[in-house]
Amino acid sequence: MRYNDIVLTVRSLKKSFGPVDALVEGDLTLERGKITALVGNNGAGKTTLIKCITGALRPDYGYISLRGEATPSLTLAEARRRGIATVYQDLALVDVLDVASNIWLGMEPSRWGIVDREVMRRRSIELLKRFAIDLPSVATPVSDLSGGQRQAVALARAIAQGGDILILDEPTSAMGIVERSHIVDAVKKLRKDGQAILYISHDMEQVLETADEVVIMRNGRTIACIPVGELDPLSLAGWISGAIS
Ligand SMILES: Nc1ncnc2c1ncn2[C@@H]1O[C@H](COP(=O)(O)OP(=O)(O)OP(=O)(O)O)[C@@H](O)[C@H]1O
Repeated sequence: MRYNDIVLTVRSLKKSFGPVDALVEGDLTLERGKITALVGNNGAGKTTLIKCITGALRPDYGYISLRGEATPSLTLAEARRRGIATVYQDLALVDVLDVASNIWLGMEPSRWGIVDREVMRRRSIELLKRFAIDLPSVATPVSDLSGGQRQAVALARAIAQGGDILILDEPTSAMGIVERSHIVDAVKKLRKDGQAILYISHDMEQVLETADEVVIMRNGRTIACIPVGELDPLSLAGWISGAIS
């Protein structure tokens, strides 16, 4: 690992919700050009950890640094400004708007103060084409899309933000096999472009096929970070269940 490749360092993060210790000990390092999968049973603390990293939640304790600089009070806006793009499980799309408007939400290209819909349409088509993301038309309202297509729009929006850290909470959970393989290819392309990618997944086959390393969470703790070459389906299941520790 080269020091300059490290874009995010997280140490000893803790977060409780009243009596529930959702995150007891969160440690993580993300590097440029690397895909890190975050895995663990339901309730292991994965979403809480990424919400602390993206400024959606304020940790009770711990240290986060971005490109070597400590960031003690990260907010959503600050995280985004500093290059963290996130796709949450709820996707946060605006149903009544079309695909292009959702991709560029809050970043709409404008001319003389008016949204330039033609530029927005063209840039959307270019972006979807570059990442081989398959959608019916950028003029389709997202309310008319399938669950998997909506996930694809949310990913396109995260890419459009142009950061160098991409965080995805179960990005393909609603997708069929073909859509899923397109998204996997898009994520691999982003890795090639030098992005640091962290994604939560319950799809172990996909994790083993896509990730460079796997961070295992159990009971609110990140208990191991293992290069994918050292894992197989059985050992990965063992790490998650606690049969291996
Ligand atoms: N806002 C909240 N209020 C109270 N408890 C919460 C809250 N958010 C999460 N928790 C609890 O914290 C624990 C960790 O939840 P979290 O969503 O981080 O787990 P997860 O690993 O992402 O699970 P899943 O795979 O099911 O999405 C769970 O016990 C959950 O019920």
